[in-house]
Amino acid sequence: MSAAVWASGLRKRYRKRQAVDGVSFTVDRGEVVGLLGPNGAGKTTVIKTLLGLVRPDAGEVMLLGRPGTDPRSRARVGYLPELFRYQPWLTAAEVLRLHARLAGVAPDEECLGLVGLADRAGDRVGGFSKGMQQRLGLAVALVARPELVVLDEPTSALDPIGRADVRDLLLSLRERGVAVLLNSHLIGEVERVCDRVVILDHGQVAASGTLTELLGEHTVRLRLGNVTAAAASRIGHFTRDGEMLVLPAPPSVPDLVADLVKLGVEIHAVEPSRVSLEDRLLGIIRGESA
Ligand SMILES: Nc1ncnc2c1ncn2[C@@H]1O[C@H](COP(=O)(O)OP(=O)(O)OP(=O)(O)O)[C@@H](O)[C@H]1O
Repeated sequence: MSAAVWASGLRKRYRKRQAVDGVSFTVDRGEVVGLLGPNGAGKTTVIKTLLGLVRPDAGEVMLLGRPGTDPRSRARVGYLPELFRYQPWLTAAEVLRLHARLAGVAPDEECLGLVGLADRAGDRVGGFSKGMQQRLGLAVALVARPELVVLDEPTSALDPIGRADVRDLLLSLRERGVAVLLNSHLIGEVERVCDRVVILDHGQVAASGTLTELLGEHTVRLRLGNVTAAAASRIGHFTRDGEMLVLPAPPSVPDLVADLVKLGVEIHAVEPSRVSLEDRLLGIIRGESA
């Protein structure tokens, strides 16, 4: 089956600013892909280009096996914009019916339940809190049973329970084979739900891959006492995190510990760990090598 998103060589310039500078990536069916990067990296511009809301200067987009400009592919895409406002005089159910009608489908009645708004269906949107509006935005993105869902900052206004609900929702979409492209600054969230991430910086793809590919470097954290010069040289290169020494995982942790004990070092703690996505992202943005 064709990829849900296939984007190649996207470029977009606003006057003097090159917002997107040769971006290529794919999202496969049933895959949750996170789009990460600092403010102004070009994430929203890329998303809008995919959806035909911004005309690229160069590049090509295929959605669900058809050119991105084809209305038949767009009808199968759900979108939650970063900034949106629904008609405040409509009720939540009316907003959904309107969007289903625009998409030419019968509304998915379960949508409001999926986002925890079932009991507010008859309330006017004008009286909704920000988080409730964002939940409604998610329901609108899902109302036409899309095969690809593009979510621009879907949880920025949500409380922790709302975020956990969205996580479950994304996982259930993936189970149904729906592809998701997610732009979020909440890195912990991306790390929990995404199969793959694409990191943008200055309009370019700075890194992309599965979490294992990006975070593959395992480290060991040691809390030690009585570290002699000989022990320090056995440990090799390390950084400090409070009282912990952090070093690249050696080929054999037991051998390292045995050697340190022989050298008279007191071992208080040995913890295997992996670089967090947040640290990796910061490293990439600051131009540190992997
Ligand atoms: N309509 C526009 N007119 C002029 N410049 C724009 C426009 N839209 C975006 N830009 C510029 O393009 C660059 C990329 O913006 P974009 O909104 O895509 O970034 P982003 O990664 O989504 O940022 P954020 O995380 O802050 O939402 C920025 O420098 C921005 O100022």
